Amino acid sequence: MTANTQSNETGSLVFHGEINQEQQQILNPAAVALLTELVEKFAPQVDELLNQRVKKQARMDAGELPDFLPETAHIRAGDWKIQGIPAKLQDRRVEITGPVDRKMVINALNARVKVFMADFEDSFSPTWAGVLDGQVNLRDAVNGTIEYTNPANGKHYTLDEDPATLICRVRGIHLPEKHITFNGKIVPGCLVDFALFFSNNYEALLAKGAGPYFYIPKLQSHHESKWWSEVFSYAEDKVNLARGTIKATLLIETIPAVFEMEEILYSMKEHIVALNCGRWDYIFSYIKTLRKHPDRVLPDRHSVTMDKSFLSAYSRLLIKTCHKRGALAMGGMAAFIPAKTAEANDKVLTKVTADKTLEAKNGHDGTWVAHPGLADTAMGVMNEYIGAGNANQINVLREDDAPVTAAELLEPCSGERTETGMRLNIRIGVRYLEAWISGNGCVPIYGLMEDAATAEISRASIWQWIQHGKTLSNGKIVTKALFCQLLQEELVVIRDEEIGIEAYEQGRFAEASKLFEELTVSEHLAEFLTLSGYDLLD
Ligand SMILES: CC(=O)SCCNC(=O)CCNC(=O)[C@H](O)C(C)(C)COP(=O)(O)OP(=O)(O)OC[C@H]1O[C@@H](n2cnc3c(N)ncnc32)[C@H](O)[C@@H]1OP(=O)(O)O
Ligand SMILES: O=CC(=O)O
Ligand SMILES: [Mg+2]
Repeated sequence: MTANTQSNETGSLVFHGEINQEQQQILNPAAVALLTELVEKFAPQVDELLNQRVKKQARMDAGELPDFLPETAHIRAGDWKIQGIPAKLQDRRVEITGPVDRKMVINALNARVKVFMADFEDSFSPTWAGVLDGQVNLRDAVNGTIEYTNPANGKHYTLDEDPATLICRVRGIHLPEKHITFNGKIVPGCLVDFALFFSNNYEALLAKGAGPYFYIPKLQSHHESKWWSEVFSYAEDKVNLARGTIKATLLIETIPAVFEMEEILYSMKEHIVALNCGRWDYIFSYIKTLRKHPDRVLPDRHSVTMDKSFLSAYSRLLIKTCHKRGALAMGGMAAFIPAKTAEANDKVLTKVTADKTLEAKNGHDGTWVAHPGLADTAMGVMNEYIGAGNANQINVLREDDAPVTAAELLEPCSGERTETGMRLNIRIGVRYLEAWISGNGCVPIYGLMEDAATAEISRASIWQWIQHGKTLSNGKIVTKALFCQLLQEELVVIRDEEIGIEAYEQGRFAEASKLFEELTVSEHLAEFLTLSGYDLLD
């Protein structure tokens, strides 16, 4: 089938991509009706919310620094709590994340973790087929019928007893879904992911004692969280569910949002259960928000670690804010993945242990792993700090901490800017973009998982170094010309030393490197590489 139209009284959704029979089941009348209504009622406000982001950024570009909002001081001073946390979400000490491929979904639900965050955002390349197949996979997982046989080796996959609790991460509000239009206008991808997952799964999830649970990424203000809460309420009302049946965890992964955590919790009191430190997008947002501030240019990516002052302040403030309001405070992702040799893997596990220990000591209630091979290590650390008989660390109130100030949250980060680091950023950026435009949103590169958030840091760093004419540790000044020279040299390294000529020529490296160059030498910092790359998908 190539097109399918669903009408409601004032307008209609038009589907522009191929839809096979199985995908059509996901686009059943109830799901499409909900999506149509959500788009009609809520999509126009997305433009306004995105516009507010642009206006705020213009103020930062003119020299202002982000700060707590004076007009919402009464919310921060008030005595209130979120509605509550259902039993299934009380203990989230280790969560695995991953894209919604069929094999990954089964492996993640079977991993020795509490929660699987099924991802339509950072680790996902939103091809039309991928968006719909991801929903098919999640529906089959929720129904317990999901199976997969690997055509390469015949290995068969089914769900184990007692799989992890499922949380669906939808796309951010900035990402469109170009294969669906409403009255001729492309619809927000986040509403597609939300409506399809909710409509197809809420009954089966509730029947199992779980519920429709969501992760919401890349928010920048409490106006955006309020919008989401209204979307949730609308969906609940539509199918006669009690207010607060939908539960959400919001990623605090932008600099603007860290100054509005209390307001975000308040605006979503009935639906929210937790905030999460999405550290990689947060670092990207530090670069993006403070792009014009020459005193806040970040050093090499690998030296921006969670023990740096601005990141430590972010983690501690998130924990304090959440626990005071009765919400969980989730930690984030150490990007390491298991190594192939025992000796190298020991080093990986040592680094993961150190990272998770810092989070657990701070008072986080849970943490993320990118790979099942890290689950036991993370679990060991979290068990030690959460303690026997406790589900979480919500009792850690950090009441004796000195208040975390705006200055601490924005503190410049010292460290070297090296040519090696710049070359590494180039190779990571190009290789990631090539994978993403080829339909793969998460790839292992140099022992780390690279996804849209980590790759954003790589490309935005070089952009910022060029803009501010930074000097590398070897004395070279970072210019567009230097970048273009290094890009050509690193393409040869990728081709001859890393990928091999055949794979390089079969891949889409020419398009990826062109896009990477455009993004990096542009006078304006592109909002998201996934937006810039979307034209190259499908
Ligand atoms: C900044 C952020 O937003 S972080 C959150 C978003 N990022 C992520 O979710 C990262 C998810 N991780 C991944 O996608 C993968 O781990 C990768 C791409 C980094 C590496 O994957 P692979 O190259 O397949 O790793 P590897 O070969 O070691 O995998 C071994 C097995 O573990 C499975 N596996 C690896 N990662 C995961 C995962 N996250 N979830 C479930 N299963 C996984 C593989 O499917 C494979 O299964 P098999 O033995 O049955 O074939
Ligand atoms: O989404 C998580 C992040 O670190 O970014
Ligand atoms: Mg993120």
